[in-house]
Amino acid sequence: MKLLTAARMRELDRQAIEDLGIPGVVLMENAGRGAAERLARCYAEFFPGPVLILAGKGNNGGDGYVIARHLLNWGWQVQTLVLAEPSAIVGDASVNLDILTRMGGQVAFVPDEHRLLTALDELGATRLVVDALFGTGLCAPVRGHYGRAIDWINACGRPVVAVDIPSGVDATHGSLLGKAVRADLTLTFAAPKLGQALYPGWAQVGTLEVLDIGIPATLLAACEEDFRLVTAAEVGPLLPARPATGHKGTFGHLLVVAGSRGKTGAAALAAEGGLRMGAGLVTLGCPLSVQPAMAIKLTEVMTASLAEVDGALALAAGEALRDLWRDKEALAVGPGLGTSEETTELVRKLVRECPLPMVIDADGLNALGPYPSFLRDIPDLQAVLTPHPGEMSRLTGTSVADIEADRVGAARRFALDYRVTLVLKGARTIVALPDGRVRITAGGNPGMASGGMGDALTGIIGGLLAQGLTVESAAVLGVYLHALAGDRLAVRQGNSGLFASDLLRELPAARAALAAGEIEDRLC
Ligand SMILES: NC(=O)C1=CN([C@@H]2O[C@H](COP(=O)(O)OP(=O)(O)OC[C@H]3O[C@@H](n4cnc5c(N)ncnc54)[C@H](O)[C@@H]3O)[C@@H](O)[C@H]2O)[C@H](O)CC1
Ligand SMILES: [K+]
Repeated sequence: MKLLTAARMRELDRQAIEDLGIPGVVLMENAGRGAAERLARCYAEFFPGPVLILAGKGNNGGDGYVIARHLLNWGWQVQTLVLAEPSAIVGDASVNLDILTRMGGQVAFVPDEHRLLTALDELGATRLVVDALFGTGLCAPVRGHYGRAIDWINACGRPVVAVDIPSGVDATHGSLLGKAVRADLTLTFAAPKLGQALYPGWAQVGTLEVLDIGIPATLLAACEEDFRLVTAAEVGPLLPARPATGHKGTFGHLLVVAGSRGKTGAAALAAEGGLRMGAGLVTLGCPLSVQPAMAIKLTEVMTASLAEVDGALALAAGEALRDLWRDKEALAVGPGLGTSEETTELVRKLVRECPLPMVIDADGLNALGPYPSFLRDIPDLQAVLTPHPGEMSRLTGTSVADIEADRVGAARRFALDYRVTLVLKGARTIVALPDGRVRITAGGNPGMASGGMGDALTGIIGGLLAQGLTVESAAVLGVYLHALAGDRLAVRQGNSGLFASDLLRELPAARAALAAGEIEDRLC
């Protein structure tokens, strides 16, 4: 599902109005009428209200006046508070404010804190609150009486419906500008906004519904699909086929290079993740001294012992790795490898020379070092990098705080710069593609913020690569299934104390549910 930035939404509005000649006031009428109909249906049990509409001075407020008019016309009791001077209301918003006033709508202007609080104190019982303060035009942290209005909305104890976007949420970055409304229902126009799919914005949205306001589908289809929310309908078809005649060889052989003394669990999870994701075979290449333990721990996974120095892979393991990758379809490298000098050099050599599609994670990423410009010089490199914010910070020399402040931007810049697919793990996981496109998965839960979950994801992506998926499909589908399995687990066990091995046990059922078309997407 396409996600629009504020700028992209404004451009769409402009094209509809200026290029196609659809008057802005018609778009506003469609928006307000659609929102009023949806709201009246969702909250029918509150009829006839009263409903309180808080309107800002822009076109988001304009939608609020249209909503008020239609509710009034259907017999609802509506009170509208305008948080600006009458003279500040212009354009399409002014047209609709004027109609509402002429219709006898109850409108009060509360352009400062005193008049706002007085009006709120004098309110009778309100059944439902509509937030029409700010939409995509919010451009600075909310302060003053607007901030007080948001405090009141969040404390009123009544259902809150946000028009287009909860006021205070940045429509593009999902950041909270000062204060932000926590909505029960957000009625957004034309398409979901990028900021509604990103944390913390998505936590303010409540249930998200998209309303058609008459912007031609051709315009929407033509606008760059830089950002998309991954849906079951989109990733289901990416699942690799499971022909009845299939045999182990049909489903690919994944080579996992992982583990070191004291760090065997990560290697085991990555290796098992490949098999749980449906790879036909998985071989784990690990240091000589940990291979016996891994062989005992792992039943279905084959193990190969490699040269080591002090319990971590040595440069001398390079030759054996060359032999190992010959009859494999994909490589997963990094979990639990350690960061010794020889291991680091070996990983860089492996990434340069191995022709297989690969997923690089954990210490494999640390081995690439900051600003891994050598990646650009590797012909036909097909690589997925899966850093968490700390590893991303080491790769880019950017602080974790700066990365977290603009996760999409950080991931997208890296993918474009180094021409790789980048999976920036966290809430929410961002998949950035080498051409700048971004895919966001709505799933996942705090129970997945635990040791081993990242190693499992590495195995899942590696398992999909081994089954012949492209790097882009393996990353997008792998992240989606990883989150889906984690969410299914959390439904049964709560979102704390979940084990990565439990998530892997849930994976085949999650995959089967996706394949059977049983997954309902949540937008936020
Ligand atoms: N044709 C259209 O554009 C349609 C728009 N729709 C609705 O309109 C809003 C976008 O409207 P816009 O006037 O651009 O901005 P907002 O109403 O979101 O409000 C911003 C308003 O307030 C000022 N402002 C910005 N930040 C602050 C701040 N921190 N404190 C105080 N004031 C601030 C800014 O100058 C603007 O004047 C869109 O979301 C839709 O809801 C229609 O729905 C469809 C047609
Ligand atoms: K709003």
